[in-house]
Amino acid sequence: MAVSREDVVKALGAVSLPDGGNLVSNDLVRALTLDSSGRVSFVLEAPTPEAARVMEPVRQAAEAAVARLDGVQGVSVVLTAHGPAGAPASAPPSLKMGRHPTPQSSGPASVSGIGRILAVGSGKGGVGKSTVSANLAVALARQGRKVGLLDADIYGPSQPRMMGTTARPGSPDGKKIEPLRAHGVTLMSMGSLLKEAEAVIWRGPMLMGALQQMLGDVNWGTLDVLIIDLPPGTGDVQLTLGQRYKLTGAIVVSTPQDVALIDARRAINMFGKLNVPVLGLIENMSTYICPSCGHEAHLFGHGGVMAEAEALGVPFLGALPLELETRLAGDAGAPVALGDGAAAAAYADLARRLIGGGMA
Ligand SMILES: Nc1ncnc2c1ncn2[C@@H]1O[C@H](COP(=O)(O)OP(=O)(O)OP(=O)(O)O)[C@@H](O)[C@H]1O
Repeated sequence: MAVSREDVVKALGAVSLPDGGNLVSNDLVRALTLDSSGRVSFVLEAPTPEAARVMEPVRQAAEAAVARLDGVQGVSVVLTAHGPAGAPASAPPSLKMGRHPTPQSSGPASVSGIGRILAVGSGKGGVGKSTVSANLAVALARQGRKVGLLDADIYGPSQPRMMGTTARPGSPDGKKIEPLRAHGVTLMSMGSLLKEAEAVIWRGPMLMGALQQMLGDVNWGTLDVLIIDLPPGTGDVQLTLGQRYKLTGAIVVSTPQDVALIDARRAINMFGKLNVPVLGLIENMSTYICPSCGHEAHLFGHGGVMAEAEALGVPFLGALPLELETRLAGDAGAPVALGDGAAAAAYADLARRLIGGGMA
């Protein structure tokens, strides 16, 4: 029989700590993953480096307790500690990810130093939400705004590739995470601190903790606007963000096909329920102009997003062409908005409208 997460947590709850309590009651277990072949891995996070030094017997007891469970084929337990002491100066802050959320006194909060937060969402995956986020960030930076870009798409982080920076963020003081810089934009990707396998089991409370860290523990500096590239759909990240943080607004990206529009409508409803103003809809992959003959084609239909925006009573922010240059620029890590072609002009126009409206 396959082992369940609950079985593992129960077994860890039976592992006592020298000072009383157990691994679960004292909240020391992080990043618990179970794979389909019965391999279990997790991190034990001691409160201090000193505590970690005397916890090796506890780590062994945890490993043995889980190994005894029916269906477990292997166990890997890593012991780590909060805080900077003993860590090398540029240690990556990965294991701090997974911190549990701290309670919030009341209502959605602003983030100190960050003037506005714009969430870029989509109902459906693959419609170009990350492409729009990266290009809009670059276009706003080109117009002199101080821009941050947070890749919160933990299931498919693409900003490091699109922005051309794969460096791992560091934490010289072990407290604040130093973001990356690319094309005039301050950049941080939640996914770059998570192993892919971990991301899929992250649920509400863990995501909430991770988001809190991304907004509170990253050294963003002073920003006019932070753009958040959301995962597709209407899941935990969107809910957490909308409930806990004051968002200036959300931009929803869709392609013109009906299937994408149905999902976009869902995303708009969700933002409405969260009281996040929907600043508008963007039609991506709108028209395709053949570079050889100039013929204009509408591969995914045309005009559907504008009609949908009208029907829903939200602004239509513009149509972006489907073009090879956009895809190649994204893959090459130099967003098309850095150039001076048609797409760059469309992004510049969008950036101008947002700045003009006080949204960015
Ligand atoms: N206007 C466009 N023209 C050509 N290619 C595009 C355009 N917009 C996006 N793409 C390409 O489509 C692919 C998917 O885009 P992107 O990753 O931005 O979508 P997404 O909605 O963020 O996807 P996911 O939900 O999977 O993260 C990428 O290869 C990107 O380069």
